[in-house]
Amino acid sequence: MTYPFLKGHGTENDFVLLPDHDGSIHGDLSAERVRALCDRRAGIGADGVLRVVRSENPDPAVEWFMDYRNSDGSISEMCGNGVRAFARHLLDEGLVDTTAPIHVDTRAGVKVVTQTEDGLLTVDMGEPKVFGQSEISVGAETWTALHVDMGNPHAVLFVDDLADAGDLLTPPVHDERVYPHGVNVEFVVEKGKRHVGMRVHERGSGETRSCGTGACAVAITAMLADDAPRGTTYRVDLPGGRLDITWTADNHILMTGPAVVVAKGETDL
Ligand SMILES: N[C@H](CCC[C@H](N)C(=O)O)C(=O)O
Repeated sequence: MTYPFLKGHGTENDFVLLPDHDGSIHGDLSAERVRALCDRRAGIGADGVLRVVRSENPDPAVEWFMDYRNSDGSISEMCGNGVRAFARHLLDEGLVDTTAPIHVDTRAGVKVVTQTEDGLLTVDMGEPKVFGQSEISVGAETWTALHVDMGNPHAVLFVDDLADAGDLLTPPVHDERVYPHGVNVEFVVEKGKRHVGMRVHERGSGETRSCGTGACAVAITAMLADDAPRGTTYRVDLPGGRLDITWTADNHILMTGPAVVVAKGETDL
């Protein structure tokens, strides 16, 4: 039996989208099916899966739930690039009012998405949580990283050169007392005033070309290091593109960037 899928990405963090509005197609999506869909040789290939399900949220403005899975089949609370790709799909398919903000329900709460005049999407990522520091190691190198939570966990550290992170073919070593459920690790370099570059090793997906929640965690860390005033916007360059992050006076993080759906089809994976 085949079922519909779409392929989309936000700054080359790519996803298989699975329309499953009433939950009758995939039900409790298995980790095995997610791995098969995300396999870049035997499957469609992606960093993760976004299942598109009607939300049970009592707020009538919140119509859709983004069921995000990492490519290894694990579940994560939140996916920033994924929310933009998800909203782009809803807009493309006429599943939401194209003139109003889009409320996407996630495991980390409702995220509100608005369209910019130049065709980008801005996501209100909510309020970040900033904790302490811990050590992250790659091979013989060890750095001190800041713990930032965007609904999912991040460890952010500065390097002189992004190549210092090595090949990132294996997960950086983290302190399991700090991150008992694993962690997304971001490596950051300064590129100019309010301008940084980053690489990321994602929990459950490995190194990806981009990470929206990671870019938010990176911008927050840089803003704190610079003692930047609230309302400041930082540019974050990722291997897959650019995201602009603003920390508002009322402690919300806004992330702005592109999102596209590049293909649709049927699969029996
Ligand atoms: N790529 C996603 C992050 C996925 C986070 C996931 N790897 C986790 O286990 O938290 C983003 O754009 O925010």
